[in-house]
Amino acid sequence: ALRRPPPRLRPGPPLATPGAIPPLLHTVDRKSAVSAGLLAAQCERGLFQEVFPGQGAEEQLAALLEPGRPPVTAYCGFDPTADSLHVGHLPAVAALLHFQRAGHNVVAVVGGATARLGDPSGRLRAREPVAAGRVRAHARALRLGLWRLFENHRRLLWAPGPGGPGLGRAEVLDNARWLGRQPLLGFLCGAGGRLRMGTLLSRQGCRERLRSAEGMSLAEFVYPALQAYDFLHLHRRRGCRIQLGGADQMGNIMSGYEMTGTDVFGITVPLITSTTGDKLGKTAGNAVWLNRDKTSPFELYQFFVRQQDDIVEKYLKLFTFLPLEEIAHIMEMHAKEPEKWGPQKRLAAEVTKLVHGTEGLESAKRYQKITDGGVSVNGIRVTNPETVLILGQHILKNGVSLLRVGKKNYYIIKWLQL
Ligand SMILES: Nc1ncnc2c1ncn2[C@@H]1O[C@H](COP(=O)(O)OP(=O)(O)OP(=O)(O)O)[C@@H](O)[C@H]1O
Ligand SMILES: N[C@@H](Cc1ccc(O)cc1)C(=O)O
Repeated sequence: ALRRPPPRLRPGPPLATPGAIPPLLHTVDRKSAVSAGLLAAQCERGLFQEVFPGQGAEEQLAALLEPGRPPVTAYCGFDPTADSLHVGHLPAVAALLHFQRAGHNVVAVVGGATARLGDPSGRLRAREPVAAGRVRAHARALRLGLWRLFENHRRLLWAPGPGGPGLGRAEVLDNARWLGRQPLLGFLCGAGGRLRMGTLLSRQGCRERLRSAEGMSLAEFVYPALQAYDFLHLHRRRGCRIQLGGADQMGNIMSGYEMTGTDVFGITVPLITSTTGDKLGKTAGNAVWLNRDKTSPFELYQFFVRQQDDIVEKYLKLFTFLPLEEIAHIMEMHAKEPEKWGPQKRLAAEVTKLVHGTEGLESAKRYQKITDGGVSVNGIRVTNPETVLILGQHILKNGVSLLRVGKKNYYIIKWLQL
């Protein structure tokens, strides 16, 4: 039978405007996106920016990911340089989840070993060294955070389509498990020998850092070699053939290709930037965290509800799993009723559900209701969620309050201790 030719992917142009996501790499009509598989479908969502290696590999990769082919394994790494994931990590996580939804297996690697060195990619200065114990604690928090995302997605956002693939397997691993046990000499004489100095030195990030007054430590210089080793390890142990990462990770992914061999691929996702054009994350100090102790579900919901009209459609495609037809419909409704903020509310609800589950979404919406003035206690309207309830005003002397939420919901609260 004749096969439709796989789509050609082109590297996306650099971000032109602050807060923008690059346009689609490859515009395909919806029907061909379905038949051409995961790669084209995710390009249409604006989720995949570049593939590596270039020429020819695009076709191989598209063929590998065609519906009906055996599952492949894809991985992405996250360094525990803080005790929480942040919104900037979501495109990479969403990319993993789309692989899983297409029936492929995915591995999220927490860089318990690599975080000790610090990735120099895209950085003008070295990271502050972090003590081993702290990195371990951060790694634990990141593993939990990643699990929560996989679980919320599986429980709340996934439904198998008729005749479609089942959800692929998801694993969260810490690279301290294998890099921590790797003897130095063994590494240098073995996998390390597969990387060429010229290639490592020619990478833009490396050249910039070597020219800077501060220079670059050996630890930072060998960072790409350790990340490359992760790819090799997962290739050998899990048959992993694809590494995903933000656009700033392409250099490290190329080193992984060099170390691992020719039948592996890299795919990058676009970088999310703030309105001032900085990469959203720890380095720029503008992270919106996914751990509720650092950014509450309400604040996360508000971050997405505040997004401007020119960004919201791109974010719906990047951060949610809504079908593209549904997103188009939401945007059409928005053009008719912009005062309802429909796309913004839907985006905020979908992301809050993925990150904090149904309970987190409900708490974010309740809190909101309060700031809207939709709540009163003993007839006193409460608009500040931090309001302290005062005996004699909000609480009657007999220890009872009458709570009204919205127009019709009344509750009698009996306080057990006053
Ligand atoms: N703002 C962002 N947009 C898209 N991808 C991102 C963003 N921030 C991080 N990533 C990606 O998430 C993965 C893990 O990143 P990591 O936790 O190591 O943060 P990072 O890249 O060191 O950034 P920072 O320390 O500045 O927050 C990488 O693939 C990285 O490219
Ligand atoms: N270097 C990546 C994190 C990472 C760590 C280990 C890996 O195998 C892959 C990716 C970053 O800093 O964003």
